[in-house]
Amino acid sequence: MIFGVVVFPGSNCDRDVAYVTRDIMGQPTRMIWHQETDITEIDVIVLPGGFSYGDYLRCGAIARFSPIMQQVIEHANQGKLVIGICNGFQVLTEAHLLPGILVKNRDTHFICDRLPLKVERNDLPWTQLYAQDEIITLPVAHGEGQFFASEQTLTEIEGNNQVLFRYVGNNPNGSQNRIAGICNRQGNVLGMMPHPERSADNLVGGTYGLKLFQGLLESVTIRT
Ligand SMILES: NC(=O)CC[C@H](N)C(=O)O
Repeated sequence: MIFGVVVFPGSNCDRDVAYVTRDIMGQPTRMIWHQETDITEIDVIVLPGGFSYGDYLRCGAIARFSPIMQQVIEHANQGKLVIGICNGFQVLTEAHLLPGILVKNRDTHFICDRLPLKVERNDLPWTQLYAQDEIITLPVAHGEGQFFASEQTLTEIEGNNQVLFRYVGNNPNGSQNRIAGICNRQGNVLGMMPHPERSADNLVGGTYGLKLFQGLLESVTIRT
């Protein structure tokens, strides 16, 4: 399985992802500069965390116009796998590959923590190695991670079971319905604020996140 990690100016979790997919899992991994336009060999596209374009305007709002995003949209429309982590999630909502938006945290300050999450469904490649309703702990680090959607969109998201991860206990950023990660209707595009790539090595505090990447090895594409 070939992973492609998109690098925008200001990305800072790109090498963390490659450490997991290439060094820990032994899978071919290509770093993709955001101006590239040929990514046909890639199976899983990862939009990593960070501060693309310095978070100017809104997080992810400028990265959304990078040349690579046209390929990311085509890849997603073909039913292939795309994951956006933290800033990557913000880019995916700005690109309208996922519904809703991420706005400033309820308490306005940057949050850096390890938080419990509930796995809401495990019938997708992303979560198939977790148990249904499993409580896992992942690192979070963001300033604009409050998920917001219109009432109608929120009803659709919940009705289609698009929530994959929900904060349990304390709601760290004020996200509606405690949403921490959602997928598109087809399930092939995932966006999440917590960082699974920072939870893949016991040396840095746990391996809950590794299971998400390992689950992908068992299914390259899902049908739409
Ligand atoms: N870790 C990240 O990807 C941070 C995302 C974004 N820059 C924010 O602060 O919300």
